[in-house]
Formats: sequence, C-alpha cells, structure tokens
Amino acid sequence: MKQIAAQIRDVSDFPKPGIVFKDITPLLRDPAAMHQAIQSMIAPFQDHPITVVAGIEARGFVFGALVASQLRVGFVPLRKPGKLPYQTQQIDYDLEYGNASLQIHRDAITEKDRVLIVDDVLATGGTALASCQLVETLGAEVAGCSFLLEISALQGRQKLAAYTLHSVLQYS
Ligand SMILES: O=P(O)(O)OC[C@H]1O[C@H](OP(=O)(O)OP(=O)(O)O)[C@H](O)[C@@H]1O
Ligand SMILES: Nc1ncnc2[nH]cnc12
Repeated sequence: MKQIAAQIRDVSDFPKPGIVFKDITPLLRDPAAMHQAIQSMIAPFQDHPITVVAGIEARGFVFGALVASQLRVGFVPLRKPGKLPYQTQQIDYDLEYGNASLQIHRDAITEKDRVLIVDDVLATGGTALASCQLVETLGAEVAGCSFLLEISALQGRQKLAAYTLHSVLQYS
C-alpha cells in the first residue's frame, strides 16, 4: 500500500479554492505500483460473478479497463454528455466541486448483467451513486463498487450504504 500511496500527490486549490486534489498521474507512470493498485482493487471481487465493469469518465476509464482485463470481463464507459454516439440513458447529479451528468449506451448492459463500478476517487459519492442508479435503470444488478481511494471525511460511503464498496486507500 505504501508504494501506491507514495505515487498519489495532493494539489491544493485545484480545480477550485479549498479543494485538495488527489493527483493520481504519478501512479499511472509507475507500472509496479499500478499493478499492485489494480490487484488490490479487484481482490474482494475475485470470486464474485461479475459480468462487466463500468468505468466512470475520465480517470475511471484507466482503472476500469485494467480491472476488466484482470477479471476477464468486458468494459462499459460511463461518459459525460455528448460523447457517446448511439442511444443513451442519462443521469444528473452533484459533485464535490459542481454538478454533472453521466450517460451510458442503452444496449451496453442488460438485466442479466452483474456490474462492478470502478473509479479512481470516492469523494461525496454523488458520481458513484449516479453510476449505480444509471446501471440499474437498464435492469442490471450492481455487484459492487471499487475505488483506488476514498476521501472518508466527505462521507460518500454513507450515500452508498446500499452497495458493496471497496477502496484501496483511505484519506481523512
Ligand atoms: O464522489 P464524488 O464527489 O462524486 O467525486 C468523485 C468523482 O470526481 C472525479 O471525477 P471528475 O468529475 O473530476 O472527472 P475526471 O475523472 O474527468 O477528472 C473522480 O474521478 C470521480 O469520478
Ligand atoms: N479531492 C479530489 N481529488 C481528486 N478527485 C476528486 N474527485 C472529487 N474530489 C476529488
């Protein structure tokens, strides 16, 4: 864990004053630490019957695609509006520093799927909750959510009490 944590840096006042941004780009540059990070993200879900991973734009794409590859399942992108070309389903939600929307292709997931939601950061939990609800509107079951890191003080975990959550690193 120390090797992973050493590659995440705090950047103050980004993207707005008062926010301490957890910058994961040094971790992406370190293959050994990334390997550890992905193994740690999938560890509790190894024996779950997951059929697909859904990753949240943009940083969740990097972690989600690697998690999907390790679990030998497919990957579905949850994207910001206007990026997906086919028929989409949309959900609107609040962020730590603003508000946002996510879209999914309507045919990307079916009611037979058990979905693992993957992202880099769990902060207020708004993004992850919206992602779970978006997947559920297509009839699928959320098997769990896996994050690289959790900012515990923002209490995202409470918002997601109905779901199985895992984070590799916890920050106050
Ligand atoms: O728990 P929450 O308060 O909802 O915040 C967590 C979300 O915020 C960040 O994404 P951001 O919207 O900054 O997008 P990015 O990955 O494109 O930088 C992060 O990657 C999560 O998706
Ligand atoms: N403080 C933070 N650092 C990085 N990503 C975030 N997403 C929401 N809050 C964040």
